[in-house]
Amino acid sequence: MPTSGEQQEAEPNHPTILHRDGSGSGTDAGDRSSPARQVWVPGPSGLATAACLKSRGVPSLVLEKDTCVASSWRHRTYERLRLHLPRCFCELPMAPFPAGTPAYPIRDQFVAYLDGYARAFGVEPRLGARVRAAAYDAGIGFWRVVAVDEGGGAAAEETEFVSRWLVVATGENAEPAWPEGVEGMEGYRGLVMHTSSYKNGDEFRGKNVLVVGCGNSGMEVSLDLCNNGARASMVVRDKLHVLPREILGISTFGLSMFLLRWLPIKRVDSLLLFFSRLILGDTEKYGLPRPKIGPLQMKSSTGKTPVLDIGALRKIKSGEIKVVPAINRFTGSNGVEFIDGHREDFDAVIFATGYKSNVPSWLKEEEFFSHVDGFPRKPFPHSWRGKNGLYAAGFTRKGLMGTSYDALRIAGDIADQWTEAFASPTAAHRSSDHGA
Ligand SMILES: Cc1cc2nc3c(=O)[nH]c(=O)nc-3n(C[C@H](O)[C@H](O)[C@H](O)COP(=O)(O)OP(=O)(O)OC[C@H]3O[C@@H](n4cnc5c(N)ncnc54)[C@H](O)[C@@H]3O)c2cc1C
Ligand SMILES: NC(=O)C1=CN([C@@H]2O[C@H](COP(=O)(O)OP(=O)(O)OC[C@H]3O[C@@H](n4cnc5c(N)ncnc54)[C@H](OP(=O)(O)O)[C@@H]3O)[C@@H](O)[C@H]2O)C=CC1
Ligand SMILES: O=C(O)C(=O)Cc1c[nH]c2ccccc12
Repeated sequence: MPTSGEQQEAEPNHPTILHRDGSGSGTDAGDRSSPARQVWVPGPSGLATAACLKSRGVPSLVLEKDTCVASSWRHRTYERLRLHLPRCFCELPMAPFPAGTPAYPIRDQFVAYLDGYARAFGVEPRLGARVRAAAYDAGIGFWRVVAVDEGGGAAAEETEFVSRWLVVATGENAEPAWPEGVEGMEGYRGLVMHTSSYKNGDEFRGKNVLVVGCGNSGMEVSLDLCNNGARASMVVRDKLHVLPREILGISTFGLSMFLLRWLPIKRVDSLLLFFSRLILGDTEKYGLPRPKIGPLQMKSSTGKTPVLDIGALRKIKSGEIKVVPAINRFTGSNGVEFIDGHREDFDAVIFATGYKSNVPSWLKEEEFFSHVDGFPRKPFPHSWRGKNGLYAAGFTRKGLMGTSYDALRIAGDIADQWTEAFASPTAAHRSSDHGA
């Protein structure tokens, strides 16, 4: 490894790497006539993009802040999680799930699939490299990406990567979202956690637990708590769509995709709601009123994912999961007061309040990515490509299917530029300077 403050020799299959110490004494890439030309990427979206690039003959470097691939799935999901879409909608490009994988893979199977994917395509991310900043340097026409090496050493070293293309694949769910400014929360003495840290119900057995939020995480964690002997109350502060995971033996998601080929989204929504009512009954009766706008229209216009029910609704109907309204304030050391005035003590509060993108915290660019929500400003199918070699993989609000779409398009687009660049005599000359 190069020492701090020194410039590393450009390697063949890597972007130009400039090391610098914490004081920021980075070397100036402008001094080099380097044609540094690769991409930077990290989870399923980063792996898929890197694999697609490789299959097109384009090398890349993947930066990952954690110490393993698929870290969101390994570390920020609960033990009994299953994919809620059938496996055919969760496959990454060029790699079907192994034979024998169930229709809805469990978490460990998905993690093993991602590990195998990285191995099969030879994607070896630089682990423990947290991107702190990235900005386009118009003077040299390259992206400068600064990563903190979080290898555990006392003094964190910074490395600057210079690359022609930058693929942002840090995910729609990069950071837990917590509600702000809830009165009295600082005085609460029970256990407080976010669903991203929830592993199983062991520590909650016999406890009174408040789950705040009723998306797929809130529903599934409430169900898991219930199945493990805890008493769960779930905050529902707004209208929501709950759909059965399957309709007439077909996955609701698969059926929706099929119907959307023939029918407008409004008609598909009407059909979904018709079948949901038949299968689940009137959810409003159980404190879960439906929005006026249909589930797929809602997903496409706001990004809000409908709940695909895997059993929580039955527990809500039976009263084992109690539906409660929004929190007004925390009171005393364990109390919570709700907006309807009722008050109750809880041993623990689990926030199932969703996630947010972390892009605004490190990407110095505001034309393509919004600094408000950290998503590309333009929705799918225009969310994958920005200017100056900037790309976004996995920001379509369409789950892993969106990831595959992005990875293929991005790799195709970069591969075309790559081929063009290296087909020209000047580029070939420059590339031989750097051993490519
Ligand atoms: C609980 C849960 C279940 C889901 N189930 C499904 C499902 O069944 N089907 C489906 O299609 N979709 C599902 N999704 C949605 C989505 O497909 C997944 O979140 C998927 O993991 C997204 O992949 P990603 O690579 O875009 O993001 P992530 O998996 O979050 O990967 C992003 C990676 O970037 C790293 N990173 C972040 N910031 C930095 C930084 N600054 N520097 C370096 N590295 C960084 C992270 O450590 C992480 O490893 C689910 C989401 C959640 C939260
Ligand atoms: N098995 C699987 O595959 C699973 C998949 N997922 C996926 O992971 C992603 C994230 O899901 P999830 O973690 O549920 O996040 P979501 O963003 O989907 O849901 C967050 C929930 O929290 C509520 N909320 C937010 N702030 C507050 C507040 N201050 N008070 C009360 N309620 C609040 C929201 O309500 P409101 O609508 O009123 O804002 C919403 O119900 C989704 O795409 C989901 O589909 C999640 C779990 C399991
Ligand atoms: O799990 C997710 O968050 C997804 O984004 C998958 C998904 C995309 N579109 C949907 C419509 C209904 C249910 C899940 C999804």
